[in-house]
Amino acid sequence: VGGDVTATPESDDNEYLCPVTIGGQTLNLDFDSGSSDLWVFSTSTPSSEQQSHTIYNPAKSSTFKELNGFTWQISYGDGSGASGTVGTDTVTVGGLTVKNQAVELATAVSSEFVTDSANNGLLGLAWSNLNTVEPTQQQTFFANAGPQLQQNVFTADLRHDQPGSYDFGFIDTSKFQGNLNYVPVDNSQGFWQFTVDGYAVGDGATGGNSFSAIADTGTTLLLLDDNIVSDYYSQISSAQNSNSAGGFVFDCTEDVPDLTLQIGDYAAVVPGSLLNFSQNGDGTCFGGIQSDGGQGFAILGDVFLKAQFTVFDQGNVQLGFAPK
Ligand SMILES: N[C@H]1[C@H](O)[C@@H](Sc2ccccc2)[C@@H]2OC[C@H]1O2
Repeated sequence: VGGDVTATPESDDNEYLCPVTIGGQTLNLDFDSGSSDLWVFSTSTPSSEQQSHTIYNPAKSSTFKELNGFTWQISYGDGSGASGTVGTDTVTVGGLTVKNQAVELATAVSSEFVTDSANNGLLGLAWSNLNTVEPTQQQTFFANAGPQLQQNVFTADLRHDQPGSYDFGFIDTSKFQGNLNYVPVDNSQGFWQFTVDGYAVGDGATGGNSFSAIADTGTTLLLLDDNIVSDYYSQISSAQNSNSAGGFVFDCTEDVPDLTLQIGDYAAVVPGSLLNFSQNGDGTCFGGIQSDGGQGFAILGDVFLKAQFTVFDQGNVQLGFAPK
């Protein structure tokens, strides 16, 4: 048994949304390998915050069960957050069904979610030790699905400005070139965390110290250590760190170099075309590489994941990468 679901980019590839059916009701959710709560806008969300969102109504689901007294509260890396109550229901993603999946109903969401009308909640795909439900931590959809999967994996094939896909339970070899390159994962902090062994800017030599990184489908950009960020932008003459833009920008006419991350024997190339992320509207462009804020590990978000086919291997606690 497996599942294949389309991942559709919002404008500027800011996030990727996938249809999820909960108790017979379908909502578009943001699949997030950087967190472990499945939460939705619902009839419990204040009407002032519901705005034009699609909401889940547990009263209309014949399979919904309240987990009485259970609560959740989550804060995300970008400062956003949400909280609420908990129940269980039957959840289907791309034909793969999990019964009695914890579904977290938002009774409060931060402004970032209120104004993001296409995003009706998150489906967490990190490790279940990050789940925030109290008094009893809940399992992710992927953890619950694991035993019924042919292979205990999910794969991400995100694309620039066009639909991609997440597959659960199988590896579609038509979606990548060559062989998969596997790297061990340290899941002790609940993330898909691994070691990057060096980097290269453009066709420069590979160097730098090894560093820790997480694969995060819910982060838009490629967030790296400040030293690497400075090294990269030193190759773009007009680059500057703009407070008003919120990060490094450069003239849109510039030739933007590739970035290669050395992961074991695998040279993961992120093409310059993906590193010229978006237009600011004043002739400058916003870079796909930005600072990780010094939090001790790099965040390889969608800008990186668009350039790779990625296998999140829950069974062997490893990540696999291949070019597309
Ligand atoms: N793992 C990521 C998560 O999915 C998003 S939550 C989110 C917030 C607003 C809009 C859309 C999604 C947030 O940014 C980085 C990190 O936290």
